[in-house]
Amino acid sequence: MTKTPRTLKLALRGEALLEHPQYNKGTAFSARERNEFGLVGRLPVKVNTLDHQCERAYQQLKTAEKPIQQNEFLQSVKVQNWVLYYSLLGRHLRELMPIIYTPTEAEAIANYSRSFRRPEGLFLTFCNADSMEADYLEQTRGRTIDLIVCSDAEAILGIGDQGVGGIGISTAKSAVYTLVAGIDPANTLCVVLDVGTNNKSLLDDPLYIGWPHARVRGAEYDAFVDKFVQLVRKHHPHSLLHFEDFGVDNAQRLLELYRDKHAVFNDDVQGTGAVTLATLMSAVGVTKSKLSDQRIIVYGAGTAGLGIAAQIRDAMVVMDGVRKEDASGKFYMIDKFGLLTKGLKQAGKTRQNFPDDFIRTEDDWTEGQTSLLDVVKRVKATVLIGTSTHAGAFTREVVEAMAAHCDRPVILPLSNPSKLVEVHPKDANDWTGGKALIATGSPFEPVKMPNGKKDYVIAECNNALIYPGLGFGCILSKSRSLTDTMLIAGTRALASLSPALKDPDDSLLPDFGDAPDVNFHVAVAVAEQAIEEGSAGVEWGKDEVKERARQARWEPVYQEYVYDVEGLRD
Ligand SMILES: NC(=O)c1ccc[n+]([C@@H]2O[C@H](COP(=O)([O-])OP(=O)(O)OC[C@H]3O[C@@H](n4cnc5c(N)ncnc54)[C@H](O)[C@@H]3O)[C@@H](O)[C@H]2O)c1
Ligand SMILES: O=C(O)C[C@H](O)C(=O)O
Ligand SMILES: [Mn+2]
Repeated sequence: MTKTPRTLKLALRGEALLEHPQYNKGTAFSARERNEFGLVGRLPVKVNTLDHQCERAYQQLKTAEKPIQQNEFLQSVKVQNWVLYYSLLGRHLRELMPIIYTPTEAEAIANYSRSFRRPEGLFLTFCNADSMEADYLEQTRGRTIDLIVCSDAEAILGIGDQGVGGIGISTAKSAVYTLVAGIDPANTLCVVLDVGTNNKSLLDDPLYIGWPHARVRGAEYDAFVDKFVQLVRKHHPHSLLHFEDFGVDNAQRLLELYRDKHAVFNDDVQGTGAVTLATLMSAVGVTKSKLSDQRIIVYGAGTAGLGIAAQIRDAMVVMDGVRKEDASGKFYMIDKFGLLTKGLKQAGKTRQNFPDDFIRTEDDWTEGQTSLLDVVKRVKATVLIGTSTHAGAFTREVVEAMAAHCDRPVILPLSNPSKLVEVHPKDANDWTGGKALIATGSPFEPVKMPNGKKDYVIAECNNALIYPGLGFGCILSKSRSLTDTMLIAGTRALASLSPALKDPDDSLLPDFGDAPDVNFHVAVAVAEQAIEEGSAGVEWGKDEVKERARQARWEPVYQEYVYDVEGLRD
């Protein structure tokens, strides 16, 4: 898939060129380029290849012991030289994804104000709302923008409100788009909407660099978000707008508000729903059952939990032909006060906007008997999904109860980062004698199986295995919206690549090391569906999708530069 490097006309010279991560090549500038761009005396004499540069950077990386130190090192490479950064990561994808993304990025975000060195991305702050358009244009003028990743940082992974540090989730998600789907980093914009924070330790920290103010809520918040979305629509009407880690009261609401007006994607709702559906499709392939045969407990009925339930429910309707009400009846949603029942709702202990579809209506759920263990035992659940941030919630008793009535219980502790996992996969495996089909949200090592069977590879059911492909498919086909049918097409493509389809003892999902190939398939499926259903905004047909996708992928290779005063300037 490698493309021939192009020659680029550049007007940047000397220091400005070395300081520009998009164009900087460091020691890889050729002798001719050094002459032409005023770099001869600015660099040591030896010209390196990208291979040599990657080798040097990898060795430097390995001198850092802790993942967070490696994360900081890689961030410094990123702000110096994009080609080196993405090339290095691509060569060690499996090893380095957990360093630049979940779980290590959570630590980097929590420490953002203390470890701050150099800004990356667009900071739109409530107190500067008046200059929002000017600030937006300052960073985007003259650029092609295909993708905008934005967070208001209220619910960063499972670690809650992180204020301005939330820029780190936008930049990490966008780096994964580039690494895995080949979205050109020059065509992406990473945004944090800094509307204050309710995180007391940040507010109390004199080194906190975000807006030191309580979170803005209500009409003022809505107006601020709307101002931003309208800017996106006005200046980049064909971009994909990716929402990440918004709070539970806003995530679904904003998605519904804007999805008919622009290509909007909420990763925690839709990306998580899609990857979890693919995992479950793979699991029911192993157990030779149907989605609609399952009785599913979702523990943690927030943004992700509800997104997952809705996605799987809709798939039951489409794939198994069951009625929507019957499919909804397969779910048991549990939150802090226990199972979500009519009684709980009447007592005002469910979220106000929680949909009735997933509230149990049976009369005989008595208070005090709706804990996770009670529900597992009573309904004989076959699938247990964790999106609660409640570490260790799937106790031995719960896991054993799952295995007591079910030959191959599906256990998906999806909370991130690793320390918040509802059950360690090794325990889930041991406590069920190797019967459980397991996937987690963060990466874990394979687990030992009884009777000398080969180790069981724990699938990483993280939305990063699918969102880059969903987004790329949408961008490639210039779709005006990312429709449910496009999401389903991408999900089917992922599910079809499950290793467990060929070998039931293998992992439920492809390995993250294969994420680029996997996401290519996902993107192609999404774009084909967009064209077929008329959502696409391109002139070409389905038969061209694969080749167009290949051509559109950005790859980390150096281009040759020639100096031209009329050429690209910063
Ligand atoms: N694997 C993935 O791809 C993926 C994707 C999105 C979110 N997540 C993870 O899922 C978790 C939740 O994320 P979210 O965005 O849905 O957050 P959220 O705040 O919207 O939802 C969490 C829900 O869990 C409930 N909860 C908290 N403590 C509980 C307890 N002790 N018992 C029962 N319920 C409890 C909360 O009341 C809330 O409704 C996070 O850890 C996040 O990292 C994983
Ligand atoms: O960021 C991740 O690793 C997945 C997900 O979007 C989350 O919020 O946990
Ligand atoms: Mn998220």
